Amino acid sequence: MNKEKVVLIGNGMAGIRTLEEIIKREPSRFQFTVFGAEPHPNYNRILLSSVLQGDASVSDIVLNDYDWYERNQIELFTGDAVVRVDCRKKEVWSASGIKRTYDRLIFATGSDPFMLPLPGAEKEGVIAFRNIADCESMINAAKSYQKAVVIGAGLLGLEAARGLLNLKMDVDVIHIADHLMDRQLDSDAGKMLKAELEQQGMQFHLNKKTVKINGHKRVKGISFSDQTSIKADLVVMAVGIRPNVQLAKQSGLKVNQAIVVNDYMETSEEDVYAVGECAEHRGIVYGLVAPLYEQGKVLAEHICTNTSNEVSGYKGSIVSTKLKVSGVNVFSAGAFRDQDETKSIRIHDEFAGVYKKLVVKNNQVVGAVLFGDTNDANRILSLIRSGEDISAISKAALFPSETNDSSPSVVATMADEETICGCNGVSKGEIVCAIKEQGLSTVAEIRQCTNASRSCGGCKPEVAELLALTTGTDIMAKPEPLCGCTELTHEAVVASIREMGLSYVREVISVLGWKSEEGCSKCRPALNYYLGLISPLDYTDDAHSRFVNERVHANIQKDGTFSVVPRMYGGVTNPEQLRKIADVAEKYNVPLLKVTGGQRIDLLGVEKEKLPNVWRDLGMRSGYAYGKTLRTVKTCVGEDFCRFGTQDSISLGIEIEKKYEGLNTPHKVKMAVSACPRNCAESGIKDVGIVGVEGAWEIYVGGNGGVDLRSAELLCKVETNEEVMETISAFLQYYREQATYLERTSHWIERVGLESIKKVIFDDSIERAALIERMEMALSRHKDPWTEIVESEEKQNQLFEKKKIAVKQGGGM
Ligand SMILES: Cc1cc2nc3c(=O)[nH]c(=O)nc-3n(C[C@H](O)[C@H](O)[C@H](O)COP(=O)(O)OP(=O)(O)OC[C@H]3O[C@@H](n4cnc5c(N)ncnc54)[C@H](O)[C@@H]3O)c2cc1C
Ligand SMILES: NC(=O)c1ccc[n+]([C@@H]2O[C@H](COP(=O)([O-])OP(=O)(O)OC[C@H]3O[C@@H](n4cnc5c(N)ncnc54)[C@H](O)[C@@H]3O)[C@@H](O)[C@H]2O)c1
Ligand code: SF4
Ligand code: FES
Repeated sequence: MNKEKVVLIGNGMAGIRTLEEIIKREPSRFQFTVFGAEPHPNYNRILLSSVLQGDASVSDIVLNDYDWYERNQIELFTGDAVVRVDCRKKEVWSASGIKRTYDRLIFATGSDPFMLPLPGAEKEGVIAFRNIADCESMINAAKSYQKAVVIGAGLLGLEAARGLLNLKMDVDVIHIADHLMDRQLDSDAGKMLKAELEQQGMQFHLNKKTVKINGHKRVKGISFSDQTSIKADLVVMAVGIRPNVQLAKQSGLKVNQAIVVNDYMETSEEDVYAVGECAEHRGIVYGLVAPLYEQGKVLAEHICTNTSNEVSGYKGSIVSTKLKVSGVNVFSAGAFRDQDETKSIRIHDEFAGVYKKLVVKNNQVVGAVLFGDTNDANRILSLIRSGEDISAISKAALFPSETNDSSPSVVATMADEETICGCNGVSKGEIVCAIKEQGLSTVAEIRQCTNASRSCGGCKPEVAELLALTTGTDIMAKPEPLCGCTELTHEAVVASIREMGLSYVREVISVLGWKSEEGCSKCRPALNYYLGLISPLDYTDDAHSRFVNERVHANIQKDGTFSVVPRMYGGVTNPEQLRKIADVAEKYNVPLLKVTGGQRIDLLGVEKEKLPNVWRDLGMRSGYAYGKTLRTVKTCVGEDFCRFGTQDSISLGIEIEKKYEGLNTPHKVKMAVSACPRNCAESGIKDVGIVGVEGAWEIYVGGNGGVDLRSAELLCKVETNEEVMETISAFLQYYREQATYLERTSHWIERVGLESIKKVIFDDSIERAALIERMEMALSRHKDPWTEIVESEEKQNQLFEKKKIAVKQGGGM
């Protein structure tokens, strides 16, 4: 039977949540196609603030990785916006010319940041804060510039300002109103917030209207209507958002401020729906995820049930917000402004820095502002939502955290129907039920099962507390399981594989009772690694359990093309290799040739289907620039050419690279050999770094030159190249066997301590010999992947032919 075709325009938070909700109800009824204008899989936009503030990396905030799309047979086009829709013919076209027909079409195009139309707004260094690219621009600007100006002291502007402070910039915040967060706070709370943020280092300019951006090519400053001006090397505009409705308008949909929808998210056109920030429901456009997720749920139910009678429909939401700046507790909900017909209950303790206000209308709480202590936020939100008559409720019961000294646990006193996770609308009762019925024992499992804590993450402490209360355990003491599919830790899984002689990924999943039959993108690569480690001679690598880069043996780039990095042992090349590379670059129109930090040449921008031919023409071995394996062995010129060299670093580097290339390791491994302590090959920041000293080699381990910069530690000093090779074998094999999958040597050494490693690889000669033997066994299986692929038509068809269901563009897993 032909599946119903659902096309989604917008690969963002609301759209993809809607697909998740549909798949939960009807896993195989629909064939989905997703177009996303951004070159990324679906990510958590909310946590861009955490990325900017240095608390998360871009890869941490991916909500659905490429494997999720593949697993659910979702055709994904990233970096490819839909530019035309014909609602009559039920067709959509993308910018790159792709056409799809649909049975149902969902608009989830979100919003664009509002850029003040000021003279000079087009200058370099004037940006918004909406996506990964903006976040990266700010992080890069902070490396070269000092003075940042944020225009707009709303939620976004203040979170951006905190991030820029963390990036060590001087931050001025320009605000048009007389108090901060005027759309969320009253003036008392706004003033308290200002004082707190000034203490953190922000400088505020209130009641200021920006009229001009100054500078030539790049911004140099901004001028105000009162004839004053300030300097700026970077200007971030955070003055609100505008629904992205251009395409909808062109397609003939009814649009006011946003795409007009009814209670079932139906637009004015048949079988066309809208969710998220691009939708206007009963005259309201929302800009926070909680209402958007509610809309997604309603739309999923509507699409799955086919009849509106069975679905209650979306009735609108009462929104609440919290500012995500550490050290500041601010909460705002509902109609928080004082009106003629409202009265308020306030607590204002200037000594303690606490302010609480409940706005009451007809004996019902309709809005609230909390500053300094937001413990009562969930309770107050429940009161607003339920519309309960509060005339009989005492003040103590309205603000329990004010009076209840003996029971600090707000979570314990919450009623079951009260919401713990505002973003995802998950109540205390639902979480308790999931913990009990499904035997959940970590916050990660609760997140996977209920979505609680999956968005802003602000409710994590409450979820953790509720877990502890429900299970009666100290969850902090409980070791983290391998992933949400199991309660077993990495160590327990490895022990079971060994004891039970398990030999392939599906067998582990089934025998060890995984909660998901398929496993997930976290456990499958780990199991594949552990199985290969335990049975190096018998195990057949499971390509489907590898990250996308390792599966296609190339590094996927931001624009969906791939990079090709051939091996150059020890960073040494010759005219023949260079000629081949040049010929290939010309023949395939490679847009960029780049010398890498690992001393080899990167051919960037190669299309996926061209990869086998490129490698065939190169005839060189894979540089594994994409794998959890040995990447490079960087070398300095050494004794033959350098007047300081005391050793032959190049020969040793080449010998090491030839021996360990292709070895599967828990994470990538980088090495270097320098022929004297001047360390030109940067041996001090490598996983294994060798340094020549008079008549000997020093071996350093656990260095890292990336985000977590760490100096390598001295492991030992040896005299001969043979001893270097033996020591590397013992060290690397011990790392392979003891570290958990995706643990770098630096983190592993920090966790277990270098002395404990030395004890095994130096003090226990039997264990050292056994480690070296097991390393030899593992190395004996290695074959160059590209040599195999160019010889096998079947592999080429499997991996590189243009497929209908394909991840079209984007980077990483
Ligand atoms: C830094 C930051 C922090 C935030 N913090 C919070 C918070 O703490 N709490 C909260 O509730 N909310 C927060 N938000 C708001 C929240 O992220 C948004 O409300 C939410 O992401 C909106 O979801 P959406 O799917 O409607 O839009 P989006 O997530 O913006 O997704 C829309 C997607 O559609 C794509 N698109 C647009 N047009 C086309 C086209 N023609 N073809 C294909 N694709 C297209 C866009 O590129 C975009 O990727 C924050 C936002 C930002 C920027
Ligand atoms: N923690 C959170 O919940 C969070 C965090 C970030 C973003 N967001 C969401 O992202 C969206 C964008 O956030 P936002 O802060 O840009 O929107 P916003 O509308 O909440 O705030 C914009 C602020 O800019 C001010 N402003 C307007 N024009 C100005 C001007 N010319 N000069 C100086 N100030 C001016 C306004 O007074 C307002 O306070 C919103 O939907 C917001 O809810 C939420
Ligand atoms: S590390 Fe020493 S030997 Fe090697 S290039 Fe630098 S100075 Fe010369
Ligand atoms: S409150 Fe935002 S994730 Fe739970």
